[in-house]
Amino acid sequence: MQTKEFRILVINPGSTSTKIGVFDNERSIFEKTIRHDTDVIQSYKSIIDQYEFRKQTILETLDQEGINISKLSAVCGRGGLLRPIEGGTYRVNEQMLDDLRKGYGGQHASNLGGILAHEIASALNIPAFIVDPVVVDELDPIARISGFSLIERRSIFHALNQKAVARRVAKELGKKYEELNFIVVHMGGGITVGAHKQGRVVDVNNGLDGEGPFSPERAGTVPAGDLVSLCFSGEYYREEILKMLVGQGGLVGYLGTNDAVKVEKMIEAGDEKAKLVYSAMAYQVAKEIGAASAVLAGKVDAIILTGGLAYGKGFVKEIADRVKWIADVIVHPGENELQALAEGALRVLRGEEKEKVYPGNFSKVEVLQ
Ligand SMILES: Nc1ncnc2c1ncn2[C@@H]1O[C@H](COP(=O)(O)OP(=O)(O)O)[C@@H](O)[C@H]1O
Ligand SMILES: CCCC(=O)OP(=O)(O)O
Repeated sequence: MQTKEFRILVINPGSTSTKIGVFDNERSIFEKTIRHDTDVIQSYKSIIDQYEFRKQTILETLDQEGINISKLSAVCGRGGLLRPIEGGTYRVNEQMLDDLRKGYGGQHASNLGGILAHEIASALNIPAFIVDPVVVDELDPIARISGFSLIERRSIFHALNQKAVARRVAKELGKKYEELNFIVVHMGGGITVGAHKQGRVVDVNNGLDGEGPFSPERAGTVPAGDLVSLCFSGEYYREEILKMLVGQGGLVGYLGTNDAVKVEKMIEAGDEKAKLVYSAMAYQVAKEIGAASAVLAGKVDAIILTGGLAYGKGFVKEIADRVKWIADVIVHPGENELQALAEGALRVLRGEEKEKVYPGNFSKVEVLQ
């Protein structure tokens, strides 16, 4: 029997680019990273104001490629800073659109994913979905306790790619994702280290503006008392401090670039500071992996390294040398987010999985008074 063919448009808005793809079932027939001029992006007051510009750019690109959007079965976008929800494929609804427009959990380009998917899909009378947004929250209650009763730990991470890569590795191992324990490390602009316990990410660092290893452009965890002193030194505005933590933290703060390839060239040219800082980033990633292995009580089937930094052989070796005693280290460089979006939509279109309704009956344990 011939399987039904679904054509899906997927949209992944990033801070400097919009990645789009068209898939016939699992097969990619077109993918493009549309790079946006920094001046153009910065000319908009807020993320949401970029909506019309990004939509037109997507539609023009599809038109230039000769892709007839009337043949689409669904549109699927990367989900943004919504209310905390469990992983899965969600149908875009009014409540979700409202939260994305407001930036319920903050501002990140991924907030545009669901909105763009909805606008394009509704004109064609087809469904719009998001899959595994950055706010997927499957934290165990114990992981929410920060140690400071006014602040609760939050789950903000590369859920889409972490879950997609974990599913892929499980398949390679001939098992189901839900049968295995993994530590998945996404190393891109931000770095997140997730403890995946039988299909649930029970602990992970907030990779956006919270904690964890420093990354190409984010500071990660910093000494709290010193940060408080800096905030009240009278030298900086709030926005300046936030920018130094996210965007201008990490490699950017120390070395003036978020490009690890450039850092490797600096090291090759004998730059000792670059060598120390790059090694420190690997060291902090390894420490976070060690912490995740304790979360999983040492029962770790594999450590998976993914994201752009996983292309750096020396960087990967430094991490692996420190953690390979815990479990095998499997490297899947880059990210597969477009494919993951298409597969998430397909699972629902084929009836293999039920679409979830936002915000669902998410019941995290409140630890705040
Ligand atoms: N071949 C490579 N070797 C080392 N680092 C790389 C390589 N390719 C990309 N990177 C680095 O990966 C980082 C970006 O990762 P990526 O996953 O594309 O980020 P994001 O999607 O979060 O913007 C950058 O620091 C980039 O320099
Ligand atoms: C950690 C939330 C998602 C995120 O930071 O994505 P980027 O690294 O692509 O900015």
